[in-house]
Amino acid sequence: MTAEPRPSQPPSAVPSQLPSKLPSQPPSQLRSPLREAVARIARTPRLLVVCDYDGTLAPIVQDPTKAVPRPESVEALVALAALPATTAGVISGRALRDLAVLSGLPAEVHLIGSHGAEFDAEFAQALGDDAQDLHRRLAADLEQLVGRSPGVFLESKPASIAVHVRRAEPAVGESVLETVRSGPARWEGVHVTEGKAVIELAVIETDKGHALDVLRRQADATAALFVGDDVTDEKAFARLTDPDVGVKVGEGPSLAEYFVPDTEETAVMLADLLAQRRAWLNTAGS
Ligand SMILES: O=P(O)(O)OC[C@H]1O[C@H](O[C@H]2O[C@H](CO)[C@@H](O)[C@H](O)[C@H]2O)[C@H](O)[C@@H](O)[C@@H]1O
Repeated sequence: MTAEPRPSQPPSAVPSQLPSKLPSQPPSQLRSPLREAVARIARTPRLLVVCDYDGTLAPIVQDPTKAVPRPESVEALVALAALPATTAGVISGRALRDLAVLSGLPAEVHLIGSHGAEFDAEFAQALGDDAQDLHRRLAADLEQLVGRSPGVFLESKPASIAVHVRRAEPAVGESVLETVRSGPARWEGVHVTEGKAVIELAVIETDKGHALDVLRRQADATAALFVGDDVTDEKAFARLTDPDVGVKVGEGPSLAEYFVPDTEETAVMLADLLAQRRAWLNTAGS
């Protein structure tokens, strides 16, 4: 189901003279050992940097349509994408169009929506009749089931429908989640993802790890840094191997080796990576 897009900006060749040491840097605000991991990956010949959106670039908020990214993170990602031998991307659970509008990120940063399945605008049409029919039935059933529960709302995406309960009373939210789990979540062909105050029913299987691998191949990356906060990000963390770096935002069990507490610290880490990468490339080119 996943299309393999053409890279909008193939990484340039890395300078042949690689410096063995970084030039002097402004003191990093990051804590060790993440600081060392960032310093190490900044010196990989062809770097891939990929972030999740909600909870990673944008703080979690009550209204999904108001989730805007931290400007410092946007600035760092855009600047990283402009460096030679460096590719940047965002892999999100959101519909690709929403991700593009909300993030405001330029085309130099690769955007992939629908939990790693949606690479381009043709995605919805390519789903096939059965999947589109299932999507319509899910939409109708979920509207009936939860449409009138106070504080509960649906978010329709090309291949799925998310049932949000963040704005509902806890008892109402839990009852709605249970109704969905024991109802349409069990239909044949339906793939279920539970996230932060949300349950999502999809008509295809999605995998952020697959999307990460596509980007990795396109960039011919020698190392990837992936940052994410939620359960679907674990599929991307699962694909990382040495010398990659996985960073989980927030607490909770994770396959990621490193942790940052929140989106603020994510921005600090991206800025740090940018500074180190820039300095290393400058030295390598001089
Ligand atoms: O993969 P992500 O980029 O992290 O997207 C995951 C889901 O994020 C959004 O929902 C979550 O964030 C909302 C805004 O902060 C919050 O109100 C909601 O409770 C969270 O579940 C988005 O609406 C979903 O479509 C994404 O799948």
